[in-house]
Amino acid sequence: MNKAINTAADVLTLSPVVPVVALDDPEHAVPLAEALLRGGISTIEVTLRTPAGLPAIERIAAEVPDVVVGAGTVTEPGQAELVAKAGARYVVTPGSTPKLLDDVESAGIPYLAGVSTVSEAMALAERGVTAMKFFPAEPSGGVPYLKAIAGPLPGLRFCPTGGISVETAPKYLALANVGCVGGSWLTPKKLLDTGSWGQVEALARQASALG
Ligand SMILES: O=C[C@H](O)COP(=O)(O)O
Ligand SMILES: CC(=O)C(=O)O
Repeated sequence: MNKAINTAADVLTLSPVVPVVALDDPEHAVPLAEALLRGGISTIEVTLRTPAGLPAIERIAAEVPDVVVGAGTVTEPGQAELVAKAGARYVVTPGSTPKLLDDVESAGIPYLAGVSTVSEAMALAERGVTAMKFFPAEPSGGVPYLKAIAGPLPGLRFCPTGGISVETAPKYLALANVGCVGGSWLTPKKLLDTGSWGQVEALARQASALG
């Protein structure tokens, strides 16, 4: 535990693949985090899309300290402070409105803000943030888009997420301006619902080998 995660750029170094999960049951949080860790993945983005998200973050932070837990789908003022208190080490937002970013910054933990245009990326850079989420990656132009913006935005790095699979992840990870990718393919609902932690571990092992 206790990797220093001080900036968005640090978040991009945690794992080649960041598992993104919407949990239905907070009881799944600890066995899931442990399975990912056994498979070589030491971070997880638990989204606030379900009521189980916040208690799941709390449990992982308390019981699986070797996994750096982030909170995803932070979209409203107040949520960043709440997840930071629950033990989240970073925040992920699907988009980046100035009001939301001001609020997230006041929580004092790093964040990966979602961008899908050059202007949004430049607005984050103006705040001094040089690492960000590219969301939704595939519908927004995917690998060709990221390649095209590397020239004009050489200082920026991305965590593309949305529509990425184990087959397409290597194409993203090969880009100089990509630090990691996010995806839900490591944590299929069926495996979570059936407690198939060995299979989650195998998916994590396959994903961690991409790095
Ligand atoms: O909303 C998208 C999630 O962040 C992950 O996307 P995915 O299910 O396409 O991997
Ligand atoms: C897009 C994403 O990962 C989020 O909901 O924060």
